[in-house]
Amino acid sequence: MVIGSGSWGSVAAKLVAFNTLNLSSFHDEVKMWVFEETLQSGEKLTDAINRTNENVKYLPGIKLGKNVIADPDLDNAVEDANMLVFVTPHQFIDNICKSLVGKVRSDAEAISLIKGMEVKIEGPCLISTYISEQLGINCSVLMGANLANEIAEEKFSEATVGYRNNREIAEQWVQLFTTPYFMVTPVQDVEGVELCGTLKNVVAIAAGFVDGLDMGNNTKAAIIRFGLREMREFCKLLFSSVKDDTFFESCGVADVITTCFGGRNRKVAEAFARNGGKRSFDELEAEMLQGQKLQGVTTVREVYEVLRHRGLLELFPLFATVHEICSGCLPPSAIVIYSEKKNIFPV
Ligand SMILES: NC(=O)c1ccc[n+]([C@@H]2O[C@H](COP(=O)([O-])OP(=O)(O)OC[C@H]3O[C@@H](n4cnc5c(N)ncnc54)[C@H](O)[C@@H]3O)[C@@H](O)[C@H]2O)c1
Ligand SMILES: O=P(O)(O)OC[C@H](O)CO
Repeated sequence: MVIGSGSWGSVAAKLVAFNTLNLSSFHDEVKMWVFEETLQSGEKLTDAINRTNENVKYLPGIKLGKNVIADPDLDNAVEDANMLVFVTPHQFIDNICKSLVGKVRSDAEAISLIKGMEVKIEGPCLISTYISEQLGINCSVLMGANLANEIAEEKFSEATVGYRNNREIAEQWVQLFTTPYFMVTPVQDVEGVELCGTLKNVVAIAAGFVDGLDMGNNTKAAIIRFGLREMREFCKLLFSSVKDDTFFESCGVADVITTCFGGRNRKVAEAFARNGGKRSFDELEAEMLQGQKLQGVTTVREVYEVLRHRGLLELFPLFATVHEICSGCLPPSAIVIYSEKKNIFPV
């Protein structure tokens, strides 16, 4: 079952539904939990999805597969499920997990497609770890260069499954998500894969600022390179086990590229910079994304907190500057001044 029904959540349900119909090792039906809302027409979103087989709000025009059943009742949706796909904006995972405690099967396996992290008083916590700890089940991750609308139209792309130590489980997830237009590779580096997916949203915001300032492609390429370098350092700071090779998988460099050119974080950050930082991200998000949620602004605040707490802000000038711009302490043009401080890590 799929927990979440935004644009990526709906595409995830479509991918999984294609495979559960075609592979005898899975049950046909895919339940998709919907955070219920009432559409302008007065109809409930869940009813509209089940009537049209489309997520008319978050992924209009795309048939999900007849075996996808939308359900607004989370407890009901998880009942008996042994494979749980978590794909909500990361700011909602806390409440969702809390309401699921004691309600999922003890032998269930989870996978998180959520790009973000939790920061608690005791330090940063990956979403997969949070799900595992709250629900007492194993949790893998799936990340990659995956703009939902392109995969919805069945344009070829790749993704990376990050797993801890059970290769068999990773293979099951690969089977469940792979289609002729979606190629999935397993990598035994859950922290590296998940942190790549999380941190690339910060780089996307920096890229959006550069676009909003009409700085051009060379500047954006420089920002991407600095961003990747800070991503790698931050990953290794939190988990020394993170592998360099992970950055060359879809979850690494490929996701940074796609998100810096085609993602929502980039798009809204461009508008923020064009407005000279005078309109807030919240306001622009509500106006431009019609209910879809940005992850990058929250993530960079969380990253900033981790670095400030450890006295390491100086070593991460791109991440620090992005947060200071987002929070109104610096103007968008500061993203360029940042480049003067760039040679922090040995190349
Ligand atoms: N959209 C993409 O292209 C894409 C691709 C890869 C990964 N992701 C990641 O997938 C995750 C989910 O993103 P998405 O694009 O599917 O969502 P979205 O931004 O398209 O939609 C927002 C979703 O949040 C739900 N919501 C609103 N308030 C809520 C609440 N209080 N509690 C629970 N849910 C609530 C809405 O109903 C909607 O389903 C994010 O972490 C995102 O970074 C997205
Ligand atoms: O639209 P964004 O910025 O949330 O990015 C979407 C995906 O994460 C790209 O892989």
